[in-house]
Amino acid sequence: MARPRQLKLGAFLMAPGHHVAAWRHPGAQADLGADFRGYAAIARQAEAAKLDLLFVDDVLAVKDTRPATGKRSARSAFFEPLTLMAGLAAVTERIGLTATVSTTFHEPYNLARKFASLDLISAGRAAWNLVTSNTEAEAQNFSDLPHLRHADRYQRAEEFIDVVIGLWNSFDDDAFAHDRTSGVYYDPAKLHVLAHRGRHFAVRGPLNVRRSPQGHPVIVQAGSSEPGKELAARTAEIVFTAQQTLADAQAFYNDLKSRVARHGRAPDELLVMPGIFPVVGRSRQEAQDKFEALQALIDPAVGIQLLSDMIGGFDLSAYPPDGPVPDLPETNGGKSRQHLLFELARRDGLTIIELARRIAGARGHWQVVGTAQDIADQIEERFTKGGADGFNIMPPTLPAGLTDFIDLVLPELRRRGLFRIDYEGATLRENLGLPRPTRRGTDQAQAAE
Ligand SMILES: Cc1cc2nc3c(=O)[nH]c(=O)nc-3n(C[C@H](O)[C@H](O)[C@H](O)COP(=O)(O)O)c2cc1C
Repeated sequence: MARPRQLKLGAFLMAPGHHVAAWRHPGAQADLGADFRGYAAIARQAEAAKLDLLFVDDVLAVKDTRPATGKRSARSAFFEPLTLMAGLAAVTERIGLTATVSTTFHEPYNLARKFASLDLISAGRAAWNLVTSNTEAEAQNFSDLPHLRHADRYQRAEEFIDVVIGLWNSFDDDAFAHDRTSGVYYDPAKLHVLAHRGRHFAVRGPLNVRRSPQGHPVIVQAGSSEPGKELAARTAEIVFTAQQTLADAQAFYNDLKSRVARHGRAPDELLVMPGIFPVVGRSRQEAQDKFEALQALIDPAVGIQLLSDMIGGFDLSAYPPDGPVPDLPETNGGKSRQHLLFELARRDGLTIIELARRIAGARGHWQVVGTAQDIADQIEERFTKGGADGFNIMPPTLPAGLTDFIDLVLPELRRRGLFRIDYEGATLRENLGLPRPTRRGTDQAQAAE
């Protein structure tokens, strides 16, 4: 019998909370970015709540790229995602482990190997959020060349992911015999040489890591530009996205599902999980008070610094904060978020400091402040009206903001039959309802020597 369609929910862990001033709030652990035990406690809490996955983002640089009066948000230093997820694999059993790694600053072979290892270590719970990286600050940590152009980054990523999937398919699932009698450890006919030669990479293979119980890691993408959506439609199984309104969410959802079909894939092979920044109270007033308490902690210079980074790396501190958001050229950064922020400023006639305060928590994602019923109502509407297959929860503070969602909103979603009581399976794919991939990608007929 088909499973009832239920929400897929991830916990987007940005230490010590998504709000730019979270670290100054008593509900946040200010040094979480350097405390594995703090992350482990949060991971176990999320797993006990039966959430689908944990997700950590990544930028290959100190995120606050401009010192602002010596005050910073807490995004200056944080764990490398794959390393963190390998540690969390050892303290959890069922929750998915999603790490962000950039195709622009890695090579396919070692990235395929690390994720395949995480997938085996976690018994089939790994997921890779593929990004191409948006900032010059990152490019400067790898060479003195300028950052690749946006279109070139995605062209490289298209080839990169095909090589990684081809490498993940090096050994067939039943390649290993471990036959002590005959002395045959694995069947060489079930080991495949990739022999990839392309514009960006020449990778012979095979990969020296086996497939996992879920085949290979789940592929996640968060692009929203034309090349970003095409890459996602061809290869991704989860897409993260920032959508302000139900109409925007429906348009993005329909666009992506139609693109998936054009790539010969079934629409339910790709789950659309927009971000939600929930501020939950036992009353609307309590929720509003919680939000205002966070907003009151925003240092204007830090808020404008975050906006500068999000709007494409322009230094808005050079403009009057009470003045309009200036017309700025399209940058080589992420296209869709810059566009979303300009639209928001124009639509609501926001000054620089007003826009900075507006995005200080959710950074352009969907922000909902209210009771558990209010938030569940809005989640249910987007889920049932074709705006999402699930959501990436962005707790304002960690751990308190996640605790609020788990203790207050999840029971309301379960009461409505919208979220699981227990995990359906052992692997991330089983719990997401995604097919276990058979071997695909380029491979050579002959076995490896
Ligand atoms: C939920 C979410 C998480 C993201 N995490 C990262 C990240 O960790 N690192 C990164 O470089 N970009 C991240 N991005 C940015 C995307 O990779 C992408 O660059 C951005 O959405 C703009 O789309 P475009 O690249 O197609 O222009 C994230 C985007 C979203 C919506």
